[in-house]
Amino acid sequence: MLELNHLSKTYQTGNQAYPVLKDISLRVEKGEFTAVMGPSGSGKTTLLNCVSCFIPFDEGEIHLGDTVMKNLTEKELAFVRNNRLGFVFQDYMLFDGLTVFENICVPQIIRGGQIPQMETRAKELCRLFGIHHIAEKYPVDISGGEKQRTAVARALMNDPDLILADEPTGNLDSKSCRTVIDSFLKAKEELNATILMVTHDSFAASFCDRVIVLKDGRIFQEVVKMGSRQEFFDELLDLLRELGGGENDGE
Ligand SMILES: Nc1ncnc2c1ncn2[C@@H]1O[C@H](COP(=O)(O)OP(=O)(O)OP(=O)(O)O)[C@@H](O)[C@H]1O
Repeated sequence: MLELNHLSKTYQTGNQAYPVLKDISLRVEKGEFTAVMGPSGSGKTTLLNCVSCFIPFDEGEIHLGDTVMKNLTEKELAFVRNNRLGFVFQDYMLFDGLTVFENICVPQIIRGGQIPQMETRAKELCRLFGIHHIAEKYPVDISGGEKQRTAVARALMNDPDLILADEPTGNLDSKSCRTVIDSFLKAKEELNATILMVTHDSFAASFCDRVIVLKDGRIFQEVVKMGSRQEFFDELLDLLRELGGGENDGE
């Protein structure tokens, strides 16, 4: 589904070069829920931004299915971003002037979808994520967890190949965090969604199938969930303490 081969990225500030991603190779399979963790500044967001082509990378290759994510025209890139990728951000990025239902429809409106099919899909997603009762509300009138579940529904509207989530639980309390993680799990289980999530939150990451830990721009370790969620959580906490990144170790 997603394959990165020897990806490198260096930021240039004046005469200074800051290598941020160094020879990153990884695969994410269809239907996998994968987290990227690591200390602040280890390159997590840069990695996500390279995958979505929000920023250029210097060396290596990114494949999304059979599409090589380099040298795409603006039109091709816009198509990939709206139809083959779904985005979930820490600060939701909902349109304040649109209702929950209308926000969810936006990707299909951009795509030029048929209204009846659009409404059917949006209603299904509202039901799946338990937000049907707030469908006519505006973002200002709903909670953070509800906003983020709306964002997850919107990200799935065009049935993308991959969802990229950057700190999706970063602004949420533990109860709302759990409802958002449950939404990702439902997306995976019921829609076979593939999710790549950057997070500082070991609790959120412990629901994933696999965690890729970055350190100083390199893959430090990949941890696959083998036992229970609690065991995986403990394993992640130990690993992140060893790394020393001030990670969230509260449940
Ligand atoms: N546009 C930029 N120009 C120069 N340096 C940058 C730029 N964007 C990020 N950096 C630097 O690159 C490094 C990696 O940043 P990035 O945001 O990818 O890390 P991160 O692991 O997501 O961090 P955090 O957990 O704090 O969000 C940091 O040292 C950051 O200061």
